[in-house]
Formats: sequence, C-alpha cells, structure tokens
Amino acid sequence: MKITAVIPAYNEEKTIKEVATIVNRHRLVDEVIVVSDGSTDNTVKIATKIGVKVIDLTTNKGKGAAMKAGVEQSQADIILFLDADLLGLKEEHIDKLLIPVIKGDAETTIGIFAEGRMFTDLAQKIAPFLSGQRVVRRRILDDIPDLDMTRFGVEMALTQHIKGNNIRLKEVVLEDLSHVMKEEKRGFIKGFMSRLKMYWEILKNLSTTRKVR
Ligand SMILES: O=c1ccn([C@@H]2O[C@H](COP(=O)(O)OP(=O)(O)O)[C@@H](O)[C@H]2O)c(=O)[nH]1
Ligand SMILES: O=C(O)[C@@H](COP(=O)(O)O)O[C@H]1O[C@H](CO)[C@@H](O)[C@H](O)[C@H]1O
Repeated sequence: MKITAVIPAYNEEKTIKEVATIVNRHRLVDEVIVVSDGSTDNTVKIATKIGVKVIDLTTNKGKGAAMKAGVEQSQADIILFLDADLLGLKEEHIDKLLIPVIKGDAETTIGIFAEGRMFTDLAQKIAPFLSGQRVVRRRILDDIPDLDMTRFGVEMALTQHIKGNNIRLKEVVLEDLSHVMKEEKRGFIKGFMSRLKMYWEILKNLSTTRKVR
C-alpha cells in the first residue's frame, strides 16, 4: 500500500523546510510531493534541496489545483495532505492521520488542532471540516470532479463529498500543532482581505457535491 504526501505551498519559504523534512523522514510515507503553486519566493529552491519531489506550477492556480497536480503525479493508494505552513509538526501527528486509514478503520481522516495556539485552535473548533490536514484514499479523490477549480473551496468540496457519499471519516486530534495565519504572513489588512477572499471561495463550493456511491 503506497503512501504519498502532497504538500501544496504558495510562498512558504519560512516553514517548508521543517514540514517537508519531517514528512520525508516518516517511516510510513513512501513519497513526498511539494507543489509550489506559483510561489515567487524560495519555496521551490528550499524544497528541492531537501530531496523531495517538487512540482513548480508557473502561476498561482489555487490550493485545489495544487493538490490535484500533486495527486496526478502519484501512483499511491493513500494520499496524505498537509499544509506547508504548519508549526510544530511531529511524527505522531502523521501517525494519527495515517494509521486509521492504513488499518481500514476509516477511508479518510481529518486532523483537528488542539492545545496549539488559541486562534488556530478556535478556528478549527468552529470549522473542523476546513482543515488541510487529511488522509484520503485515492479513489475518493478520483470521484470528485473539478477539484482543480475550487481554490480554497477544496476542503469544503472534500467534506461535502465525504458526507454526501457516507464515506467513513475519522476525526483525529493533533495536539500542539498550529499554522501561520494569513495576517501573520501578510500583515493585518492584506491578510484579512485574503481571508475574506478565502471565505468567498469556500462559499462558492457549497452546492457542488455529486453522489457517486
Ligand atoms: O493559492 C494558494 C493558497 C494556499 N496554498 C497553500 O495551501 C495551504 C493552506 O493555505 P492557508 O490556509 O495557510 O492560506 P494562506 O495563508 O496561504 O492564504 C498552504 O500550504 C498554502 O501555501 C496554495 O497552495 N495555493
Ligand atoms: O483556519 C482557517 O480559517 C483557514 C485560514 O487559515 P489561516 O489564514 O492560515 O489562519 O485555513 C483552513 O481553511 C482553509 C480553507 O478550507 C484550508 O485550506 C486550510 O488548510 C485550513 O487550515
């Protein structure tokens, strides 16, 4: 059973090294693919140095398209998605996400932050279904059309597909894990504007689920 980790990354030079290195040395992960989604910083250079596979999209196509580009380059049955801006990623977080799917206790898992940082914990308490930390069986992804068009709606599209098709989901708690918030990356005004744009992209994907099972 092959496992590929797909890490979409848009200008994540500050955190990609730590995230990709930890995933790359995990005993259960066979392959790591970092998909730079039109990054203009040193994300590609840093990821390439680590020795993982890097897909360098020339323009920014959105998170959904970056995830799909990674999946298309993988032959694995199980895909682990992780955001590139995680703070405090540890081997045990990856275990918690992967093991239920490897054992067959679930077809998909989603990781929820807890006891990390107040704001990022709170965001995931309110909207756990938006988390970017997931494990998904490959065939589930193959059943979702237009994942590449969803941008930040990708998590909502995945969640709705999973619910609408009664796919066995397990939520796992990822303790002491957090991520860098938009406002921290870009400053308050720019960050908040990109947050509003993200919510719009999420809302646009609310009604596009299709039953396949
Ligand atoms: O157009 C985009 C926006 C984000 N991401 C990546 O998707 C993950 C989750 O993004 P986040 O919620 O952190 O949003 P951001 O802070 O990048 O706006 C991170 O690894 C981003 O680098 C991406 O690949 N393409
Ligand atoms: O937690 C959230 O409110 C958003 C935005 O987080 P930040 O701006 O990075 O704090 O991030 C989550 O939702 C996105 C859209 O579904 C996902 O792509 C991210 O992976 C997830 O962390």
